[in-house]
Amino acid sequence: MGKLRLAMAQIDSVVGDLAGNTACIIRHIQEARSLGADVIVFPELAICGYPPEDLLHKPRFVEGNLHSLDSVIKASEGITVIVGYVDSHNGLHNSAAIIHNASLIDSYHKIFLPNYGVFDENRYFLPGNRCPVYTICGLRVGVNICEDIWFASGPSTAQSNKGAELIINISASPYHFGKRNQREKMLSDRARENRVYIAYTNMVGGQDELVFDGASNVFDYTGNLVLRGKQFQEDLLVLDLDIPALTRQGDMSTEIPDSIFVSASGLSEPKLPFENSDSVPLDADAEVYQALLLGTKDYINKNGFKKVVIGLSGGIDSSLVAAIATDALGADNVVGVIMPSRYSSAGSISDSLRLAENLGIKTLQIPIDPIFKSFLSTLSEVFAGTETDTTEENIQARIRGNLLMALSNKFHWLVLNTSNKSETAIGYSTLYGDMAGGFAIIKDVPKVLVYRLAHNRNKSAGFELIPHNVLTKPPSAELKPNQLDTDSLPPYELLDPILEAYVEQDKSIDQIVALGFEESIVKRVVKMVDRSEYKRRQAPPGIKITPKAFGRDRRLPITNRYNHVG
Ligand SMILES: Nc1ncnc2c1ncn2[C@@H]1O[C@H](COP(=O)(O)OP(=O)(O)OC[C@H]2O[C@@H]([n+]3cccc(C(=O)O)c3)[C@H](O)[C@@H]2O)[C@@H](O)[C@H]1O
Ligand SMILES: Nc1ncnc2c1ncn2[C@@H]1O[C@H](COP(=O)(O)OP(=O)(O)OP(=O)(O)O)[C@@H](O)[C@H]1O
Ligand SMILES: NC(=O)CC[C@H](N)C(=O)O
Repeated sequence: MGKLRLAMAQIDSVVGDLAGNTACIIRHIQEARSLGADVIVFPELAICGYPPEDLLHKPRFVEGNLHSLDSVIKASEGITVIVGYVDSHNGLHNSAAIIHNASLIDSYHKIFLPNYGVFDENRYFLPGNRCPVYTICGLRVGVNICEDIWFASGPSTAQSNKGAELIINISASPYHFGKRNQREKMLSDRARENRVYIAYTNMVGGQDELVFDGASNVFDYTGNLVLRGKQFQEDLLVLDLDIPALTRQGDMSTEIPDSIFVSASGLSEPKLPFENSDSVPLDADAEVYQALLLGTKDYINKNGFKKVVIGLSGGIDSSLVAAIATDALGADNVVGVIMPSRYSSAGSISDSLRLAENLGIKTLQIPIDPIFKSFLSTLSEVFAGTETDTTEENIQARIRGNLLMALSNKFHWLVLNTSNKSETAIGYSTLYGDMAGGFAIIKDVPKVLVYRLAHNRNKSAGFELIPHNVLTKPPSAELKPNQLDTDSLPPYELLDPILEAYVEQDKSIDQIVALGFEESIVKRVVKMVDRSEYKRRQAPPGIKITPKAFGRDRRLPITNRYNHVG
């Protein structure tokens, strides 16, 4: 007997980067071996990245992932490795390879395939139907994959009923507001119900709309948290488990059904103590901010960009986007463009300049009035006899979008879009104008939370990094004289909870009214949301931070005669 030293590698696998992910996995195996680990665990689909989506329809991609698995197997001498990959025997399976001493011992197939929200695993995978228990270093171990552990009477229970003392779950569990708490509560329940240790290894990193937050963890059989990994960063956790103390049934010679022998004992060298990272979790808003940083950094870097460009209006949205981009990429990689028009307030320029100075980012000033004049005169004959309306407002937003895209084309700067969730919900933005851009980093952040994040950022800076004026001026598109957002919209404090009820909780108008909101306002908001589906389909992708984000999470028909407003 003795101790099993378990290493949990919370890595950032890049979707499709089979060679890079394999190299990263092998590097971690070598490190774990040098630390005396008996077992090292990697996240779900660590070899190909998660979610690989329709890459899985390409046979060459699946074969490549199997070749990568071979390289991992060869690199696994003297250690047990548990790693996520795609198995292609008898159809595609989301799988965990159980490798020992350079041999593939078994392949566990994920049984519960998530097929809701952002997940559509039924599109690609067949479910598994086996729940074996492995004997590793004399310890009985159940292995399962992400969604498998979310069910009270799922594979974890089957495995502990067969005598498992430790459940190793490999995950790619994306972040949203409150998810870590929900996940840890579930894992604690699962450990306590089954009187089993749980070691949960999560993916970390940004992948398009998703951010995997890491925060891998270990729970003991009473449901107490033993260890938590870093949030929003790669980490290697190392833990010594005392086998005799864990052996609930004592007699390890008892034959159990569906049991697969992996190893009798671990490495025999003496093991130096290992210092794991601090496990204090971030508070809820700080988690959101870190998710936005990581989502931004990874989208920009993984897509081969270095610099970003942002239209700075002196408003709260563009200011927060600039702050996040600067924190994520460094001041040298962020350019702010100030594009005043005849309707811009004086503060629009001075507040933007102050913000840029505080952040240390470069600015360009490109007044748009000459172009706006030219547009108006070009269209004057065609528009003769018509009233001035949103057409002229939108022309200004489109001039700005055009200029930002010109800078993007010329200098290879990615345009960061600044739309928040509230305006994305109701379509309060101009198609091909301020909706332009490559990535919309606060697309899933409701306006009230935009303010909170900005205040928090100032608090952590210890000064008004985002200038006071920006935080206190009433929101305005500044596209016509004296325009305020509240001319067209309910105040955000009222709008945001209605949107949350309608968009995220799918409540009906009656149910929202019953929450205490005025019926006419609720109906107006619902109508605006329904009518702007076409805009959202054309909007850039952005980072999911709420339980239900626009995009993969919420799919509604554009052509839609269902009328629940009238
Ligand atoms: N179902 C459908 N499928 C496809 N396309 C559809 C469509 N319905 C309309 N359209 C098209 O969309 C056009 C209307 O959309 P769009 O051109 O965007 O214009 P629209 O939505 O009419 O106006 C934009 C609104 O956003 C406000 N805004 C703009 C910019 C910034 C801010 C801010 O505060 O940040 C606010 C602005 O004040 C105005 O109220 C129609 O002319 C039509 O071509
Ligand atoms: N004068 C301007 N100079 C540069 N960019 C601008 C200007 N006006 C608008 N934009 C761009 O268009 C986006 C949308 O404008 P909008 O006024 O809604 O945003 P905001 O000023 O950041 O926030 P708020 O809605 O709180 O005013 C801005 O975030 C900015 O990227
Ligand atoms: N990859 C998965 O199976 C993820 C599903 C799971 N419920 C989660 O988000 O954590």
